[in-house]
Amino acid sequence: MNRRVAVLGAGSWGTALATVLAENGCEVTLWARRQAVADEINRFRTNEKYLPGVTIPPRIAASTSISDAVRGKDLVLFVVPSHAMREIAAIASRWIRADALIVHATKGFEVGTLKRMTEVLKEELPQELHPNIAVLSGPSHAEEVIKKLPTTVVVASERQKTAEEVQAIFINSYFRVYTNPDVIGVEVGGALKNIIALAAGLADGLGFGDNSKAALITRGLAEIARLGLAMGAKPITFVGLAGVGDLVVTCTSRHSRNWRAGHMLSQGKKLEQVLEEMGMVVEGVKTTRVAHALSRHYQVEMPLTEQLYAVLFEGKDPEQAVKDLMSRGRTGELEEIIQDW
Ligand SMILES: NC(=O)C1=CN([C@@H]2O[C@H](COP(=O)(O)OP(=O)(O)OC[C@H]3O[C@@H](n4cnc5c(N)ncnc54)[C@H](OP(=O)(O)O)[C@@H]3O)[C@@H](O)[C@H]2O)C=CC1
Ligand SMILES: O=C(CO)COP(=O)(O)O
Repeated sequence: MNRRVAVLGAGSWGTALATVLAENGCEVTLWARRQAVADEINRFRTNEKYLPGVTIPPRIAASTSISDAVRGKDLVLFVVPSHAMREIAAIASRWIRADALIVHATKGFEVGTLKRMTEVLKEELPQELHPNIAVLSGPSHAEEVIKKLPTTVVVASERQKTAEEVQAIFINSYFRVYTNPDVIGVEVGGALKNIIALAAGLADGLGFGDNSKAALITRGLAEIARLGLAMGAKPITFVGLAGVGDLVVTCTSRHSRNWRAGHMLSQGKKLEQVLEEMGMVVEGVKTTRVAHALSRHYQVEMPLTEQLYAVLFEGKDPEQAVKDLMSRGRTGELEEIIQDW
């Protein structure tokens, strides 16, 4: 399949997805913000900061020019951090072909507006491109995809044809892509699991056990679904790849930057120091702020998010946060669904 593709964002996920596309026969232009990263990819076929030890295929050419990257391409994939999405989409929008497929693989919301990434894309891209917009999400650490370890992801779009075209371009023997019509659910699941992964890293670092981890994952899913439903998601999406799938992998994998950041916090490090030492995107920090605001906006209870917010931004002791969670008023497990017995 000789498609021409632009990948905007040469971090770990952008580089891994560019590699999947190149191996599927696409000609890929990978946009990097810094010249040094583009030069390293073009000259040495490596991206040591973000994917150490990996050889980047020859079908990928790196560029620092967004216009060169996107002009005339069949598909434009946005893999920049959530805080950069609006700016990069606004620039790219001037050169994107009117019939191009638009995909994003970013897991976060916009701070301030509280918008999902497809909402941001719709605001920055011309109307005729809106039916072509899709989101790719699911349990998929770049470090494993690049090793061709079997991975499953989901593509959601408001238009079935868009989701199926994107599926056909990305799918291969180790990267299995499912489609889903629920854009809101897929974006909410992908973004909010990072909050729970941060909490899981903290809990593991503080020596809480496997029961606690299971509690975090399960009750985390309950509050993700609760907010998702209030925002218009379909409940079934949260038992899928972008819901429980991504939640499990991010809360249990040492590859997760969100889990690692939580673990570093448990060792007494300050948030600023943790983010500096990570040197990579930790979306869960900003997402905790956004989810905290969304829970108030939609009047949805999110106890784990509430406690993590207090730990991250108000200096609350994590041990006290756990005590407060465990001594909350009694409630039913499925309180929104089962009202009368
Ligand atoms: N890594 C993974 O396994 C997965 C990541 N994701 C999601 O993909 C998105 C990107 O993450 P990932 O690739 O992992 O991040 P990394 O930390 O690996 O890389 C970040 C990339 O974003 C660039 N960047 C940082 N700030 C800006 C900015 N203001 N404008 C433009 N570019 C910027 C960095 O450029 P520079 O080097 O110049 O700083 C770098 O290329 C996130 O939303 C993440 O949640 C989703 C699934 C899997
Ligand atoms: O989303 C991911 C895996 O599906 C990556 O998670 P981290 O950003 O925590 O590394």
